[in-house]
Amino acid sequence: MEKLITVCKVGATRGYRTLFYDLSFSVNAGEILELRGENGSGKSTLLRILAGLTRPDSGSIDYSIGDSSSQNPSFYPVHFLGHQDGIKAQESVEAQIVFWTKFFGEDVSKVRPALERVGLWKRRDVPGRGLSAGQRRRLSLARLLVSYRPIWLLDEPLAALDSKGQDIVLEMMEEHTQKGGSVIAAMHGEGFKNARTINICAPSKAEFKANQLLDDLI
Ligand SMILES: Nc1ncnc2c1ncn2[C@@H]1O[C@H](COP(=O)(O)OP(=O)(O)OP(=O)(O)O)[C@@H](O)[C@H]1O
Repeated sequence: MEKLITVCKVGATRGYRTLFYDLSFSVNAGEILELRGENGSGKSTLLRILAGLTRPDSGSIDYSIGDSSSQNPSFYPVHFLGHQDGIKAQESVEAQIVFWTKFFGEDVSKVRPALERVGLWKRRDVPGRGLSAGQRRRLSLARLLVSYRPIWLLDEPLAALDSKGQDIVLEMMEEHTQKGGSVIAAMHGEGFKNARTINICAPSKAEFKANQLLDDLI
């Protein structure tokens, strides 16, 4: 099976805390991977590292497709949806998705189907400040639909959504994985069908020291 991402011995420290260390896994085409762990364990940090927004303190990440270091957004292999949705207060729903569509180098004909899919076409003239938390989430989700990226990095994608909104995400994820894409999602609560799970947790002191000694020897 085709590997889309290979994560090798990745570690992250924030302040004096090691969030995770020596984390290795790979994600195949068509696969959903859930990142689980308690609040503050480092799930969002790992997603941001995978998105190329911050560097790991150790280890490496290899994408087998696209070019994550490219300045050209059309070569970038991932979509990242974080907690902060990047929605502009003054701009209309439609203008914001038109912006992203052009930014990704896609045709604006993709805007209407994407907004219809997330249930926001009828609210296309509403400015960002007039959206509820769930509607803001739906607007962020529309970004996934206007440009194909094989890897979706989603931080709690079901948060703030009503049951209809959650169904839309589940359908989008199913279609995406059927096309050979993959999803890595930070999750609390009920998970996705057929997903693989990785628990993010800090190493014990003994584990950390043993790993460091091994690294020094190699
Ligand atoms: N820029 C930063 N500077 C210092 N500490 C940070 C920074 N970003 C995150 N942290 C700390 O890193 C830890 C992990 O944060 P992160 O947001 O990755 O956790 P999480 O597992 O996603 O949590 P949650 O389940 O609450 O969303 C937290 O203790 C947080 O305070």
